[in-house]
Amino acid sequence: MDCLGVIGYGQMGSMLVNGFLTSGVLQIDEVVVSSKSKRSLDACAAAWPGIGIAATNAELARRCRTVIIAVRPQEIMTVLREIVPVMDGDEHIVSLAAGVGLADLEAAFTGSVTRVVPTVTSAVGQGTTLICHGRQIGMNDALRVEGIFSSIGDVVLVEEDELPAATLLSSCGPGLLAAIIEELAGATARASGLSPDQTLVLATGMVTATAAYLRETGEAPSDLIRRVATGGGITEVGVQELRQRLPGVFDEVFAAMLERHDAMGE
Ligand SMILES: NC(=O)c1ccc[n+]([C@@H]2O[C@H](COP(=O)([O-])OP(=O)(O)OC[C@H]3O[C@@H](n4cnc5c(N)ncnc54)[C@H](O)[C@@H]3O)[C@@H](O)[C@H]2O)c1
Ligand code: PRO
Repeated sequence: MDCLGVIGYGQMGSMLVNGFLTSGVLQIDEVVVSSKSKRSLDACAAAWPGIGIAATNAELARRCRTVIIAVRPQEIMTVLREIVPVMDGDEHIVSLAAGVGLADLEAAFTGSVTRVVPTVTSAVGQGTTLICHGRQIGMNDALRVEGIFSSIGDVVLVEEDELPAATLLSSCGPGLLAAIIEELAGATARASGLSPDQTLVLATGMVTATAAYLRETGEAPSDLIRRVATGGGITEVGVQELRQRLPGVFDEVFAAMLERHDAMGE
């Protein structure tokens, strides 16, 4: 059987296993997991009775044709040194490691390699997984991985030089937006008698509704702003302030994050 292995059962590894099995794109006997953390493996076995648990990464690599490596970027070369010697070379390695380039992955494994950048929001079937295939990829491997990730959200194929900034938006973005939601909720609580819990509900509902509105109507953000900001009214004051300050803030935020992104692969 063409099993799929997941090495590392942290935030991403567990989210992917849950998503693939819940969506039904993979059956329980098609998935094998290994992890350094015994506690997370026990949690996996308890959550998914019948799932394959490998005692070592090398054992997982022997059992699987598609291997997703979901460890931190600093750990991926160690994992590759463990698994590549036991592989035939016709397997497909899928790396989640942000900032670790195809050149380094293909230097370690000469077969099919793909970089995939998932997003935590796929836990609720929303958001975009970015996919960038390596030079040796065959059509079947490419389609299989794209199909598997399509089961947990949207998939967009990107070139490797597009990956860093696209990662910041689609994969780091939920963290950035959550920080903005916290600030909106906090400012509302400070300016009103509402509790932080109440304002968080209001802020989250407003952000969800705004994203749904833009998606469903196809309007540009500037069109929506025109609808909300009644001439001489309240919104235009806030939008003006934000338009003055935010471009600089976001350019600085992106510059700092891109610097860290590029350093991850070193
Ligand atoms: N968290 C995200 O939103 C996100 C999004 C896109 C990509 N990624 C990438 O996914 C990868 C995993 O991120 P995460 O947030 O799940 O990290 P995490 O720390 O939550 O999980 C890492 C897991 O790897 C295990 N591990 C560590 N060394 C190992 C080894 N040698 N062999 C087997 N297992 C080992 C750990 O025990 C842990 O379970 C990273 O490379 C990250 O860049 C994360
Ligand atoms: N989460 C990972 C990080 O913050 C990679 C993209 C999103 O490093």
